[in-house]
Amino acid sequence: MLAGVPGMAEEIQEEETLLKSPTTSPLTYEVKLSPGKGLGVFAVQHLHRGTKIIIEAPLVSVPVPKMVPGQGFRILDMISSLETAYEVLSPKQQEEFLGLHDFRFPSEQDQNRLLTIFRSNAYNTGDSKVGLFPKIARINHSCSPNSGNWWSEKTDRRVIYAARDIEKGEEITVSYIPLLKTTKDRQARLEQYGFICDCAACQSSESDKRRTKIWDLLETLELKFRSPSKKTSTNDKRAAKAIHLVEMVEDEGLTDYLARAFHVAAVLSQQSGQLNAALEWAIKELEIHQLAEKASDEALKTVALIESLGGRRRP
Ligand SMILES: C[S@@+](CC[C@H](N)C(=O)[O-])C[C@H]1O[C@@H](n2cnc3c(N)ncnc32)[C@H](O)[C@@H]1O
Repeated sequence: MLAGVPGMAEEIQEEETLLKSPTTSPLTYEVKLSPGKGLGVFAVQHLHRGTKIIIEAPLVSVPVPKMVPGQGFRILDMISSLETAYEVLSPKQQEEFLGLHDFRFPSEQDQNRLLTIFRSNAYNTGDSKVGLFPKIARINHSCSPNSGNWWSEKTDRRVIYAARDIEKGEEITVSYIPLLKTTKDRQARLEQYGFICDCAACQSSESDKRRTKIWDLLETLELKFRSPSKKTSTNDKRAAKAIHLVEMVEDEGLTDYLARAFHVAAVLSQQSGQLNAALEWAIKELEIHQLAEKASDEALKTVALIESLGGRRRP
């Protein structure tokens, strides 16, 4: 599929080289104090949507421990693998590790420091591992983040990219948690980081209602993928609801969920026989995936959808 598109293999190769490069240039960000949040990461110039802000390999990466039924995994089970990973770091890298933010609950004053630092800063590194990225770890959370946060399986790098245009001087934010929850539920998830989020979404009951509606609609419409109705009118209604879903996600500024909403609109438009509309939605979905990585599995699946709809789109 890739070989057939002139120039595409080179573009993908170029991006892989960029993702593997140790720094991002030209300089896009600086680290400085963010009032009430400790350090934060700020744009030093206007960043266009899609700009790769930080590309980073993990300093350490350890396996996720076995799941405990009803509890997920227990962070305490990571102590020995963390200590082993820490010991093989150079003194400079150890210093980098220990310099990261360390949130601990009052009851944890004697807790192993590697563990509490890790819990305060870690991101996943694939499906079965979790890691520390010292540069990315300086990025603070928002429930309406301006940046996307992507693990590239192909290059073993985490990529932070502008999910919308970001003004010079604006703080770069990502989300630490799933965002289609009410403020109360989000705050509960953020407890492990020791702060109460006061972003605009956390101040708005309208936002809570909309996020709950978006979640319900997403779940309901995705369930329809496997069972298109025999009635045209039902399929048409579902396609109309999908467009409403996209509008709500856009109004809420939830860039993390745009690709998913566009995908729902593409599939349900296809099921209602609106192939041109389906193609347009699928192209929008591809554009979002490609902000993170041109030839990610998600992007390639969407290229296949576009082709099945009779479109031609470069992966
Ligand atoms: C991964 S670190 C982020 C960088 C951190 N501010 C620092 O100084 O290194 C996570 C910590 O940053 C702070 N933080 C992140 N987002 C915040 C927010 N929206 N409001 C207040 N504090 C926040 C909390 O202390 C949290 O435990």
